[in-house]
Amino acid sequence: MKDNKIQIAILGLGTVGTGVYKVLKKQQPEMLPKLGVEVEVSRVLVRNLERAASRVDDPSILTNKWEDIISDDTIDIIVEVMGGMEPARTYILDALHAGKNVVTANKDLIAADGHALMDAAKDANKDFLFEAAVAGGIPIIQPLKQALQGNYIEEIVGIVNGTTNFILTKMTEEGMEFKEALQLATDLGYAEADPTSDVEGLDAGRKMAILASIGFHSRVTFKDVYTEGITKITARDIRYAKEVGCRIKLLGRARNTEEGIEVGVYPMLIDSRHPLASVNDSFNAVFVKGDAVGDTMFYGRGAGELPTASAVVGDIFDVIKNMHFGCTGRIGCTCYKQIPMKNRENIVSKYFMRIKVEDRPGVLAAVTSVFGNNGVSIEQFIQKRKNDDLAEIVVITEEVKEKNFDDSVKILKTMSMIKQISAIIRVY
Ligand SMILES: NC(=O)C1=CN([C@@H]2O[C@H](COP(=O)(O)OP(=O)(O)OC[C@H]3O[C@@H](n4cnc5c(N)ncnc54)[C@H](OP(=O)(O)O)[C@@H]3O)[C@@H](O)[C@H]2O)C=CC1
Ligand SMILES: N[C@@H](CC=O)C(=O)O
Ligand code: NA
Repeated sequence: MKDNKIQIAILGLGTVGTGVYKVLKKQQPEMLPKLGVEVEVSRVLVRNLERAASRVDDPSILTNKWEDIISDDTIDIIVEVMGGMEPARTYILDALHAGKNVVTANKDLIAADGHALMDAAKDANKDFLFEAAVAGGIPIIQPLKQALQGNYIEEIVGIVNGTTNFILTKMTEEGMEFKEALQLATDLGYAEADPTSDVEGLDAGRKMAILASIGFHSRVTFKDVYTEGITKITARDIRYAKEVGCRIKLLGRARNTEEGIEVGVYPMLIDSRHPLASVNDSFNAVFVKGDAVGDTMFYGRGAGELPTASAVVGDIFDVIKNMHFGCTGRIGCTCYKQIPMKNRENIVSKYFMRIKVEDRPGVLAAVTSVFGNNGVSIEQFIQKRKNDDLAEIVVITEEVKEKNFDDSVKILKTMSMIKQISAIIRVY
């Protein structure tokens, strides 16, 4: 505190940092009546002072030295929005040890090491909040920890990456090329510093690890999550999905089953009538199924400057209220169980598959018998087109164990009549 004002330092002034600065400035007239105290951004850590100068009213608050912030006893709250593992992790731990509260949007760090950071916050009796780390502006972490705590959560499924949802929307609605859509998402500030984490499903995987940990009260880290991205999805897959009444979405799915927890991120066909199918652009949505509440859905902007800042500033205000009532550290780690992860071979999914086969009698029967012999039941078998003595067939299975499906695919790949397996996509 300085001059009776809460002092905030922001680490990083990129998309989110700039948004936080703007939202705090716009909220200035509300601070005193809302929080009972005035709030000031007194320091901003950047790498390049010159580049950041035009983004703040008073460039003298900028510094490129962490020392200037960590040694300043007047700073109450550190807002980490630089991203990445280091030095973010060290700075957060230093800040907590120095008795400062921390708010972050850093899912990479939390999905890998959240437990250690929450323990450090508990030991220091300080707040460590991260609502922006999952699904940007959508309130989902707080609702899971608070309003839904009277439930056993059975399943969490959602679209939790804005960049890939934006890309898939542009490819589906406007026939845009993948690369062009990714560039647009990057220009709009949705993508990560390295967009590979978006398009390969890693960012969504990190968010699902965080949601599963909170929802199921058992620690799930990113390495427990199976991830597939959207780079192999083609315009033809999207068109065929439409023909069977579906859309393709990158879905994160976490289930707490009797055989353990399963968490995965996959592009999936989803029935066009399902509410998640009409979540477009950078919007995210998270479905949470609780034993008492039933189905709930949280919807909003999952990425971008102001939506993400909305979540960060919400956390900052919570910290300030906690400070005011002397109850800092009220919400910490909620993982009090140790549930094993489910063996992947026992995970059950439904599949869509495109195969190019020789166009001659007996081929379809041979394909069907491979599936049959491996315990895979077929829901739909569609012959698409013929050319150059090849036929394309689309297979949609019933729900089957992944191992049974994988075994069938291994055998199909060895058969000379199968010329190409063009796509394998799960169906929600
Ligand atoms: N963008 C979004 O929509 C969302 C992002 N997030 C998360 O928020 C965080 C920030 O993301 P975003 O704002 O998009 O990222 P940006 O790349 O736009 O901004 C990061 C900022 O941090 C600065 N920075 C990085 N490392 C250091 C360092 N060592 N010292 C000082 N400054 C540093 C960068 O400086 P410089 O420019 O000089 O490199 C840059 O200004 C990430 O954890 C991200 O995953 C969460 C939800 C949504
Ligand atoms: N890159 C992320 C940003 C928010 O977490 C996304 O696209 O969702
Ligand atoms: Na959020």
